Amino acid sequence: MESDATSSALANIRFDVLQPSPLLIVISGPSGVGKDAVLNEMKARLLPFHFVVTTTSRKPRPGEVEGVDYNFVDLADFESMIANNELIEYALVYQDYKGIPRNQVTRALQSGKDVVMRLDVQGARKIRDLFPEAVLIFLVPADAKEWYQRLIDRKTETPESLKIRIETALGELNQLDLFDYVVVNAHNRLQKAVDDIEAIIKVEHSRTKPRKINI
Ligand SMILES: Nc1nc2c(ncn2[C@@H]2O[C@H](COP(=O)(O)OP(=O)(O)O)[C@@H](O)[C@H]2O)c(=O)[nH]1
Ligand SMILES: Nc1ncnc2c1ncn2[C@@H]1O[C@H](COP(=O)(O)OP(=O)(O)O)[C@@H](O)[C@H]1O
Repeated sequence: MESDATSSALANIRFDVLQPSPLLIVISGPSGVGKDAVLNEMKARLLPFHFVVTTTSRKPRPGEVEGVDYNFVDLADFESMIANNELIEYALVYQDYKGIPRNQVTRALQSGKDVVMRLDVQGARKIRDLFPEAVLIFLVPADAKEWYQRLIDRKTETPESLKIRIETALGELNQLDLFDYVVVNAHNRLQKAVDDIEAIIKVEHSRTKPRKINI
């Protein structure tokens, strides 16, 4: 049984120093690298994150689900969302509008959940400007050949849209310094890529200077 002096000293020692706050996590990278596949695997693992469903004027691809992959709207509706300042960020991505609904992200962060969004590199740059404390992760394939094959095998691109995506990727790779982490999503190694992302998020919650997102 400790003495009174010891117990009063112990009463002043507070080890509850870890004050994690919800992270804003951006997963970015060139078209076809596996951002959607990574997010789907994270969802399949029932990780306690809010996955932002962004809004697009692009037409749904076969298999894409409204409210899951995107909120699909027509161009006029997207333009009124811009006019009504409903989007934290928006961009013309491969000739289609894409944007992040402000209220969805605000609500998610206020709920205390880590918020995950997948954006193209220009979107990641805007999030960096708006929220310097966001965690930006750049996904890469093992090599260009594997990446090109993945885009082809996905069967979602016309020759023109494929050309746009390849031209865009070069410029995106030159912006790597914008990101905090690079994760390799190698052929048939999706599980490892998601393990790496989980590890990054875990470590980010152990920082002595937590990343505070002011939204
Ligand atoms: N800037 C920005 N990019 C977005 C948003 N939503 C999705 N994206 C990105 O837009 C790009 C185009 O997406 P998509 O049309 O599905 O083509 P994919 O990348 O070839 O699958 C992808 O890099 C997405 O991560 C958004 O709200 N803002
Ligand atoms: N690690 C991987 N190994 C093999 N194929 C993959 C891997 N990750 C993703 N893919 C496939 O590559 C294609 C592009 O992935 P997708 O998630 O659509 O990329 P993005 O969302 O970055 O455009 C899809 O057909 C997907 O199933």
